[in-house]
Amino acid sequence: MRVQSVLQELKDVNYSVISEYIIRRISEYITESGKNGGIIGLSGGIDSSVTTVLLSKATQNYFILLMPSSSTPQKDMEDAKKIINMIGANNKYKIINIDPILESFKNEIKTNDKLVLGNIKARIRMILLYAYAQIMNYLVIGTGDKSELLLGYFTKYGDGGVDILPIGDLYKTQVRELGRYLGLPEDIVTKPSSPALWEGQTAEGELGVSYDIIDAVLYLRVEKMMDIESIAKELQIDTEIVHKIDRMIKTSQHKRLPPEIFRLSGRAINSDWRYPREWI
Ligand SMILES: Nc1ncnc2c1ncn2[C@@H]1O[C@H](COP(=O)(O)OP(=O)(O)OC[C@H]2O[C@@H]([n+]3cccc(C(=O)O)c3)[C@H](O)[C@@H]2O)[C@@H](O)[C@H]1O
Ligand SMILES: Nc1ncnc2c1ncn2[C@@H]1O[C@H](COP(=O)(O)OP(=O)(O)OP(=O)(O)O)[C@@H](O)[C@H]1O
Ligand SMILES: [Mg+2]
Repeated sequence: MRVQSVLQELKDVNYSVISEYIIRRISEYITESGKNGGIIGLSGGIDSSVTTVLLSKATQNYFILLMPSSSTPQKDMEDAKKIINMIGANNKYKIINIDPILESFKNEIKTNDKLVLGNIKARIRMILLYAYAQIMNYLVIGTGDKSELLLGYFTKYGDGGVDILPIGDLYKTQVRELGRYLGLPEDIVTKPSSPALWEGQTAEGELGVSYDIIDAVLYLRVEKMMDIESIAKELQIDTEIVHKIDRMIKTSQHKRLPPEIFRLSGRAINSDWRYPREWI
């Protein structure tokens, strides 16, 4: 059970310190940005449930959007409501069914490709969050975790289009533990991760690897900087699985960076450029 012992190492962090830190940083970031609070999309999955609870502890000024579509399981809506009850947010949320919006896109984009339509759903949610953020003078609080960010397992400018990523440095395994620490219902903590972009979609089904293996591989590759062969040996898994995960990290780099600017001058405004200190 090498995978389990690596995961144990990964889980073994101080969730009290981590949650206090994230709560403080959300609060500071909102203040420093000159905004009044944060808006978040709550699906009833572990990532948005944990982030919503942390947001509610960081500020009184938050608002939650539930944006179901025909592929949203009823259980997810019920779980989202459980979180809303748990944090006492009964007057701080709104339900928007995104199916009619999707239909209007379908009139223009004639396809039945579930990935294309699923990514449109994620981008519709992003547009709604930004509209409400601007109306309320709030920031859009992202829910991506480190596993998804490394794999590129998110829609570019969809659920990836956010202002801050409070749990972005925690692996999915750690987010579940943090959820447990925060007192989330156990069925939300252990629920299989799913984008629910189409009926029956699960993250593990689409990725073809379990999150236990994904997190163990990511941890050894990214934190421990181990080579592919050694990881396969250490975890007693097929080398091809490690290669696959490694390829996902590599090919999704573009999703984690601002768009490349082709450099024509010494001062291209790329990701290294900063507002000059001498101007401050
Ligand atoms: N090298 C490169 N440099 C710059 N841009 C590049 C590029 N390669 C592709 N691109 C662009 O990126 C696009 C592909 O990216 P994207 O549109 O995101 O699409 P894609 O990565 O194909 O799909 C999104 C994936 O994330 C999953 N997802 C989505 C939403 C939520 C969750 C979740 O966990 O909740 C998961 C979803 O199930 C699917 O597997 C291409 O169409 C192209 O425009
Ligand atoms: N039905 C929905 N209503 C509101 N927001 C949604 C909905 N579906 C997805 N989102 C937003 O998109 C994000 C990405 O979805 P994702 O499935 O990765 O997260 P999750 O459901 O919170 O956790 P998990 O990855 O374990 O399923 C969500 O965290 C949430 O912010
Ligand atoms: Mg989900």
